[in-house]
Amino acid sequence: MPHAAGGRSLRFTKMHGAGNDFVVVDLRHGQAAPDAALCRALADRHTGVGCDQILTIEAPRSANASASYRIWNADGSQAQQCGNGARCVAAWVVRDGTARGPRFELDSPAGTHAVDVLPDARYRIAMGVPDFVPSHVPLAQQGEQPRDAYDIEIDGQTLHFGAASMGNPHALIEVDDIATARVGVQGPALQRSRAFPESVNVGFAQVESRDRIRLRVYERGVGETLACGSGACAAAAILMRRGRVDRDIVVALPGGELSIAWPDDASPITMAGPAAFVFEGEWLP
Ligand SMILES: N[C@@H](CCC[C@H](N)C(=O)O)C(=O)O
Repeated sequence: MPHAAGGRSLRFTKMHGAGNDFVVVDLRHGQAAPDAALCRALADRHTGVGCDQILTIEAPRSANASASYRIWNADGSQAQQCGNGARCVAAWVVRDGTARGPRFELDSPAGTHAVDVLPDARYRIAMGVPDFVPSHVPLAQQGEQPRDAYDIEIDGQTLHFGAASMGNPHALIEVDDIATARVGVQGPALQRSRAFPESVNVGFAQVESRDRIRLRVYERGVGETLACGSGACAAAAILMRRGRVDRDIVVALPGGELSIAWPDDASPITMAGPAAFVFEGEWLP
């Protein structure tokens, strides 16, 4: 099918994972990837389909993968990682019949992920090993030695945050009460800060117990979303390294719950959660 930006229609699947919603486009038959303007148009919640991210399904890049995918945020910027998107791509290729069995692999911009198909339309994704090296996040001017927490001055106030890369950049602020966290103020302020030269996804976490946290995420390229899978992994990893929570926890986000397990620092962290089909559509430019 020709590229929609060239004036032709584009078939898509609307999906969501714990409320983080996606327009999924199959590019395996020669179509070009959507450009930034088309991503913004598709993502618009008034004049488009409406979504947080656009996901493209593409031919596998590595020998054992069933497919690869790329990710665009609602503002048209490209992202390297999307945990909820990975589960939706997994569900999409299972339904399509291209998944190689109940355990298969997907190639993402951040690397290859092992997928396990679980009961009840749930999927477990091996999300890679969290990386705390400041220059890898990237987090500017902090040396090469990872720390549990960093300080930053924002509007005369000192904020304490943790930082990790899940292939994409994450910061985490611990709060006493998630309901009153200043997500819409401190999120964009950290994103604008020179400390994060590639901007950042900003998580706000309330530790409820050793095996459960509440999390809200102000995402790069979108704003606050109902769930962020890579953000859930980053938050869990930062809190696990601080010894604040156990190595297997539930992350409760506004749109649903994800199970995050990280057996030890050298292993990949895994994320399990739902993936749902909403409708099939055709974009008419
Ligand atoms: N919602 C996603 C993350 C999407 C990309 C992110 N906004 C970025 O720019 O890095 C998830 O579930 O991980």
